[in-house]
Amino acid sequence: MIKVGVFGAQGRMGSEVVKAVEGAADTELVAGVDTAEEREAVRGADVVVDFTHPDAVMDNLRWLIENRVHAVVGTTGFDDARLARVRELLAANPGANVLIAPNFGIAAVLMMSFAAKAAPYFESAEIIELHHPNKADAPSGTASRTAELVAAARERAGSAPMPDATTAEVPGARGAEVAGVRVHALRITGMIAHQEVVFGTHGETLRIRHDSMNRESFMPGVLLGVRRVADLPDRLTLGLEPLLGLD
Ligand SMILES: NC(=O)C1=CN([C@@H]2O[C@H](COP(=O)(O)OP(=O)(O)OC[C@H]3O[C@@H](n4cnc5c(N)ncnc54)[C@H](O)[C@@H]3O)[C@@H](O)[C@H]2O)C=CC1
Ligand SMILES: O=C(O)C1=N[C@H](C(=O)O)C[C@H](O)C1
Repeated sequence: MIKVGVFGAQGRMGSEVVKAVEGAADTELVAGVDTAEEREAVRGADVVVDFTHPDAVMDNLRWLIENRVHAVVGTTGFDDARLARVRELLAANPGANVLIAPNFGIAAVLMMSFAAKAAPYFESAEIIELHHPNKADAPSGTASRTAELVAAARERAGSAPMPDATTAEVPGARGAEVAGVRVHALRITGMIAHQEVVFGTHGETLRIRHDSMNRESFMPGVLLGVRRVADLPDRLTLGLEPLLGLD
């Protein structure tokens, strides 16, 4: 049995993780912790899953690493500076591995992988992400990661800069730029998590779209992370790709 704790247990994702952990044959819930509850409640857990808030996750991670508890992190908001800090904490404290994935949906991971594969073949690439209006961060972690993957694939291929004649712009009309790729964030009641990567070249376009229809859709990926995190070859693993044989 893998003993699992959940940070953010009352939230949209955390409550789903609690159900998934309780429902799986090889995992056992030690405790679910939300704000104002003591992290100590998860002591004894082999792995803690964190779906909290970008403002809370770094402190949670520090606690987990210092207490040698493996961490599976879905919370977004990781930039280079935060990742460097996680590496520093890992170097100073033996014992725990960390898996951080901006998206635990298997189809979402495939969508990012297909987008990276397509990127060198098109002049233009932009990303539209659509989420529920309660989301705290924009653009989404998934969109940022997709932009980075697309940019890296274009750079490896020696792609020319994307054509764009815009000289007059209402601020924001062309979206945000992440690693040189335009990202447009929509917040729409009734939606969960969706993304379209739009590619174009002369006379042809390609749109790669992913839709999460509910939060249960993330659970196979989360459980895969819970089962594998202790044995991953690197102390810090970014994205679910290596666990799916995709990198
Ligand atoms: N990687 C992935 O596949 C996915 C990632 N996410 C990300 O997960 C995060 C949470 O999303 P939701 O569940 O929709 O948010 P939510 O707001 O529904 O849930 C967050 C929960 O964390 C709690 N919380 C905040 N600080 C805490 C702390 N220090 N300790 C314990 N609990 C704390 C809140 O009270 C709340 O109950 C966001 O960053 C979101 O982008 C969401 C869906 C999928
Ligand atoms: O907040 C959400 O809901 C989601 N967050 C993650 C992100 O920012 O990419 C994953 C998914 O898009 C749902």
